[in-house]
Amino acid sequence: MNSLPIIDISPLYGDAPSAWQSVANQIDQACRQWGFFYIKGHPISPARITQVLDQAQRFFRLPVAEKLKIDITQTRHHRGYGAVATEQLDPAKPSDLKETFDMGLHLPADHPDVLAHKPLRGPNRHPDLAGWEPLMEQHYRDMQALAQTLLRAMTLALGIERDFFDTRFTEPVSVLRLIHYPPRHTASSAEQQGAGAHTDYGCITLLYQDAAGGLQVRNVNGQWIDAPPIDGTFVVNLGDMMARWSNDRYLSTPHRVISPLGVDRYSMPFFAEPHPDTLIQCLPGCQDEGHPPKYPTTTCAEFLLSRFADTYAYRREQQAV
Ligand SMILES: O=C(O)CCC(=O)C(=O)O
Ligand SMILES: [Fe+2]
Repeated sequence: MNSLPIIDISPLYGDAPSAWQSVANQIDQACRQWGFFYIKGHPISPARITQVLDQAQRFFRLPVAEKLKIDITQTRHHRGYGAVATEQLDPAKPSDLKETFDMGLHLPADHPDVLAHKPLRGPNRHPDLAGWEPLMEQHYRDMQALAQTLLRAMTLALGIERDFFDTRFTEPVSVLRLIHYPPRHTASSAEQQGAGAHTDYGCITLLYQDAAGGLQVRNVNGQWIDAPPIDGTFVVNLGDMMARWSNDRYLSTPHRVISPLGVDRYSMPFFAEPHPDTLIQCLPGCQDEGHPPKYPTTTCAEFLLSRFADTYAYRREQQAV
């Protein structure tokens, strides 16, 4: 139980059903044992990753005042720049030593959900950098498609229709996040949390991490093990909504990021979350007499908002108004 599985998902892009089944089995096994795995053989090109990473570095190097022009704390729909210490993932530790950029599905001002002031709905807020907006919007769509391919493979083992997730991921509230972790400078501050220990909130997360390292995953014995960067892969993990959907058959596993020593770290998680009104309730195949549903039914939006309120002080303040 000391290293995460690496799964080649390229057969999901061919049409041999038996190869599809074999990938689905590997994913199922990893979701039950770990809730974490690496994927290789995915269609996101190295050139794309380099372009997005270059833009991320350009953005985070801007003066703070410039970045704060798209301050996430001034929105109600979770878009834009989060300065260092805006988020506190582990309530037992200081706020996270990281800065972030978040974007979602761009909805124009005349979209019915925006007119109705639905939470998490609205336009993206991009920085004014040449080439940024079309690149990030395209990358968001491609990451969404990759997430849905993995979810489709997961339906085989979960005993649900092949299009179960596709029908629920119309106009999703998925988030593409860029993260910069500033370095710590002494080994003695080894417990400095770039991202405090947490489980992810949503369905499935696909994470690109650069070469700096620092991501750790808690195994079933409670030990923190390294999830080192591996070229050409994404780290995939399940979030709490998937644990609830599957009645904990699939694990939502705690993880954290130790701040890099002397170097900057950049990462880009894509959090795949369904349409905000989606009911998150125990799947029929994940319950029986001995295993009744453990969690009450909730909706995607309700659940996400409660988790945001746990980790963002500004969100609690907004709700108090
Ligand atoms: O940056 C990383 O490697 C992980 C970030 C993470 O776990 C998160 O943002 O939920
Ligand atoms: Fe996470």
